[in-house]
Amino acid sequence: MTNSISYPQKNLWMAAIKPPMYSVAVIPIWVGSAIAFAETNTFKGLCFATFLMSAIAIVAWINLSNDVFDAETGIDKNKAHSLVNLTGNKQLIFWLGNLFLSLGLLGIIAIAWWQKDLTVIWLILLSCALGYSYQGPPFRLGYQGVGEIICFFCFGPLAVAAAYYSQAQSFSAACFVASIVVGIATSLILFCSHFHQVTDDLAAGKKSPIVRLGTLKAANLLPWLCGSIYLLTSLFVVLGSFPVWTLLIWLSLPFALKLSRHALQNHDRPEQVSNCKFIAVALHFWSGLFLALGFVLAG
Ligand SMILES: C/C(=C\COP(=O)(O)OP(=O)(O)O)CCC[C@H](C)CCC[C@H](C)CCCC(C)C
Ligand SMILES: O=C(O)C1=CC(=O)c2ccccc2C1=O
Repeated sequence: MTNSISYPQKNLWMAAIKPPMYSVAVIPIWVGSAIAFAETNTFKGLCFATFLMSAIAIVAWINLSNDVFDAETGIDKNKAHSLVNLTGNKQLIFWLGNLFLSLGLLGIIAIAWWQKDLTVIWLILLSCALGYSYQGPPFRLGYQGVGEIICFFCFGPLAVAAAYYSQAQSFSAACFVASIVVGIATSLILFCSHFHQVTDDLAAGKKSPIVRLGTLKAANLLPWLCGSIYLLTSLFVVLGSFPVWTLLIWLSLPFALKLSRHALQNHDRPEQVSNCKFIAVALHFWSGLFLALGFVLAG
């Protein structure tokens, strides 16, 4: 079965569900838990598995509700792979999203219950509230171009600290620095996801960073943003805050180079540049995986 512009229906559903994007839920939990393991020599498997499932459910909520709120502003009217456009049922997607949010929060409540401590709940509630403010009425802060900053705090310092806390029931300076690296890598995905949407975003009044900067300046900024991941990690190795093994993060450099080149060559060609968000997902995944592995190997 195909839609009117002949994309197979199965491909549209996969693009709407976007399985690779769920690595944004996995990496902060993996990094926070790995640093806790390295620093405390303990690993709580049940907390880790519960947090992982909860994070995936919360990211499902943010994506389902994004399609609902974007349907309300009309910004997704040309987006065949919006779940609202695919199902034609906004209410269904809204309530399905709320179901995922409830399941996600239930897992977080269970962790707080086992710890007899509400800290993890507050951190994740703050993350969810900021996530809502990115896209939901009356805030819709993403339309003002501050989505990448919100994304940085939610998936970086807040999520990584919460994951660390769920294991160690304390905070850590090294974990805070690592969360900055994770936050930058996650915001890069959001930044890249806006390259091909300039026309629709402009029409709907959404001033994404790419709309504000223009595609060329934005593409020129990418190597610096990617480079900051490696420079920060190397700097903290030199300062002695990170173990030497975290230099493994350099193994993800080919994805940073591919991303920077691809965006520079195609920044003003929406069809070609649209996949740069998935190169950014690969960069985020491999950089986060190797960063955390560095802590585990040194632990
Ligand atoms: C849905 C998101 C981006 C889509 O943006 P946009 O509308 O521009 O694009 P499309 O409609 O074309 O797809 C992601 C937004 C992320 C948000 C800024 C922050 C969310 C925070 C999470 C709720 C926190 C999760 C924490 C978890 C890992 C423990
Ligand atoms: O659909 C998207 O473009 C994104 C979905 C998503 O969950 C996410 C999370 C964190 C950073 C970026 C993104 C997206 O770009």
